[in-house]
Parts: sequence; structure tokens; C-alpha cells
Amino acid sequence: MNGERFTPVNTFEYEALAKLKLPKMVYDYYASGADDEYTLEDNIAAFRRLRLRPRVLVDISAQDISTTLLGIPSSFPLVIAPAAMQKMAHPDGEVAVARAAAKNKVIMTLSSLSTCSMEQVAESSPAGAKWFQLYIYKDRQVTKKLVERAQNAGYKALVLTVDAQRLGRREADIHNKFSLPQHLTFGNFQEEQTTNDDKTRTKSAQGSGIEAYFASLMDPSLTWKDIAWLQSITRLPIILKGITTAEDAQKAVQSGVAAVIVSNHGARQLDGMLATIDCVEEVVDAVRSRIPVLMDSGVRRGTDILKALALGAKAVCIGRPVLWALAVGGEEGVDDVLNLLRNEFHLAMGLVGCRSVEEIDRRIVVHQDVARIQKLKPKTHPQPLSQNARL
Ligand SMILES: Cc1cc2nc3c(=O)[nH]c(=O)nc-3n(C[C@H](O)[C@H](O)[C@H](O)COP(=O)(O)O)c2cc1C
Ligand SMILES: CCCCC(=O)C(=O)O
Repeated sequence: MNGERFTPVNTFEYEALAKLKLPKMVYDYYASGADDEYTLEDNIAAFRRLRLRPRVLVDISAQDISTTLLGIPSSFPLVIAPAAMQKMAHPDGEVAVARAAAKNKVIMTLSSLSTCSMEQVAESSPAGAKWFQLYIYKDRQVTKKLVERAQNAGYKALVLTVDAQRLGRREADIHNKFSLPQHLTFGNFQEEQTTNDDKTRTKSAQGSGIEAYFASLMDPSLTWKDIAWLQSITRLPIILKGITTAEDAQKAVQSGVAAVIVSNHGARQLDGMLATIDCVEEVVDAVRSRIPVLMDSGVRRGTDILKALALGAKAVCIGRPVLWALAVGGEEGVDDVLNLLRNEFHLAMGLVGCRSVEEIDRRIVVHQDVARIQKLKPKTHPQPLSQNARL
């Protein structure tokens, strides 16, 4: 249109642009959910079923949208979720994301399976706080080494992913025989890769190479006992990512972890689970304010962040929107998406009449179905006798 560049104004438009730009195999890997992708759809739809109840005539000329997460200041209640293999989106990969995160004063979580090394990412943006996402390897020495390196490189917490003892079944990856492109490597495993090229590059003659790679290295025998082991080898706070039930939330508190992230892994693991936003209240109620509860999966709008906080989350994490932004515009793209979401959240918070994140409470959100029932209620009541008598 008049040769003018199209500028995306929301995360959905970033996805549409990224889809045009990325190789099909890469887009499919980033976008996919497990099986029939019911939960993938519901992660977004569930936010839309929640509706807002604004309070008006509140002076919102001086809002404060900042928060603190495990002692770390954050410009707004958002954290970048760990996502593997970011150089497939842009040559700068995780370094670009880390720089944009630091600039925006939000925490970045680096995946164990990053394409830049954790040291490189740490050095690229020393001012930005970072967490390291951990997968537990069958070989505990490998895990231990990752933990030590993360600690030495200045990462502030370990995000232990507990919903991926095995990788979910993503059918597009099976069709595409997805593997890490030949020119890329896993940044945290440089040494291993020179000795065992094909396996670590995830090549597979049939099916998803990444699934085979994951199954060959990660430990499916993980239990609560391993949390104690992890605590014994690190002084970093441990955050459990992938808690969705009251039962597990209680166990998490008992195990002494620092926080939990309510997550269904962006619907990439177990199809048929509830949307994550529908699990938040259950987990928050079980935790009873003893540790912070974060959530991810399906957050695409400032209003989504507001809804999550209203249900008791301390912050949200975003996965795919960062990958789309990285694909479209590298560091600048990620910077823009973080700004978009911050501005949307600022506006939404103001329009419901909240001046600070502490003022966001359960009353500002209502489930759409409940709203409808409330509206219908008078009609379902029996009519007064005198009126019936006239019929
Ligand atoms: C392409 C991709 C790669 C991911 N890689 C990891 C990973 O390495 N470790 C992890 O714990 N979670 C991983 N996740 C899950 C995210 O951390 C997060 O839970 C999810 O993306 C949130 O949902 P959203 O994408 O709807 O925001 C990945 C997600 C995507 C989309
Ligand atoms: C082997 C890479 C796994 C990364 C991951 O967690 C995901 O794709 O969801």
C-alpha cells in the first residue's frame, strides 16, 4: 500500500507477519500445540470468556504499573518465558531478546535449549535480570554443570519445567521431520556437539527429530525427590513451571520452592487440559499467598495480563509473541512487542480504575457465563401468584 511498510500494532499482527517470513518448518514448530490443539485454542478463548467490571471516576492520572518478582523490580508484571532455539527466528536469537528485555526492565527466562550460550546471553545485557530454565537430564552431571554455569553467569533463579518428562506430540513437527537447522547448534552444549553431531542436531529419519532428541536425553523418572536434590546443589531460588492443580501447588509449597508458574506449556504437551487461565484461581487458593504464583499460555493482550492478576497471579509470562516479534524485527521487534503490551496493560488498568497493581482484585473480572446467568436470574424465578392469576 503506497510502498509504506506495514507496522503491526498488536501481537496477533506480529504472528501474521512472522508466518510470512519464517520457513514453514520453523513457523510450525513455534506455533504448534499437541494433538488436536483444543487446548491451544482454548488458551486464547478462555481469556475472552473472562470479562471486565470497570470502576469509573477514579483519578488515573498517575498510575504505577511496576511490580517486584522474587526481589527483582519489573517495569510491569510480565516475564519472558523460556523458548528453545531462537536463532531459527533471527540470527541474533536469544541475545536480541535479552537486550530488549533489559531495555524494558523485564526478566528474561533463557531455555536450556537455547541457540546462544547462557554466558553469551548474560554478557550481552548485564543490566537485565535473567532466570535460567532447567530441563533435568538423565545424566545428572550434565544437569549439575548447567546449574553451576547459570549460577556463575549471574542468573537469578532456576525455572524447573515439570510438565515435560516427555515431549508432547506435535503433529506438524512429525510431518516436517522437524530438526534444528544444520547451521545452528545448542549454545549450552558446544562440547558435546563436536563429538556427537547428528544426535545433538536432532536429525531424525522419520518423525519429529526434536522429540527423539528430547526422549534420548531428558529424565522421565523425575519426582518430587528430585526437587530436594536440586535444592541441595544450588543456592538459587527454584521456580516450578507447569503446576496446574491445587494438589501439586500444595506439594510445591511444601517442597520449599520460591514460586510456581501455572502453565500448560503453551498447550504443547497434554492436549485436553484446561486453559491455563482457568487453573489460576485453583492454584492461587491452594498456595494461600505463601509463594508467588505466575502464569503463562495464551497471554496476548494487556487485558489478559489484567485478568490474570485479578485472579491472583503476580505476573504473566509470554512465549510465542516474543518469537514472532524476533522473527519480524530482531531486538527492535521484541522491544516493540514489550512496549505494546506494557501500553495495553497501562491503558486497561486505568480503564478499570486501578492506579497500582496492588489495587487489581478479584472483583474486576467476571466469567462470561456467570454474567449471563446473573442477568437471566430474575426471569427464572417463579412469577408472583397475583400476576400468574391474570394469565
Ligand atoms: C517454540 C517454543 C519453545 C518452547 N521451549 C520451551 C523450553 O525450552 N522450555 C520450557 O520450559 N518451555 C518452553 N516453551 C513453553 C513456554 O515457556 C511457555 O510455557 C509457553 O510458550 C507459553 O504460552 P504462549 O506461547 O501461548 O505464550 C516453549 C514454547 C514454544 C512456543
Ligand atoms: C527439545 C526442545 C523442547 C523445547 C520445548 O519445551 C518445546 O518445544 O515446547
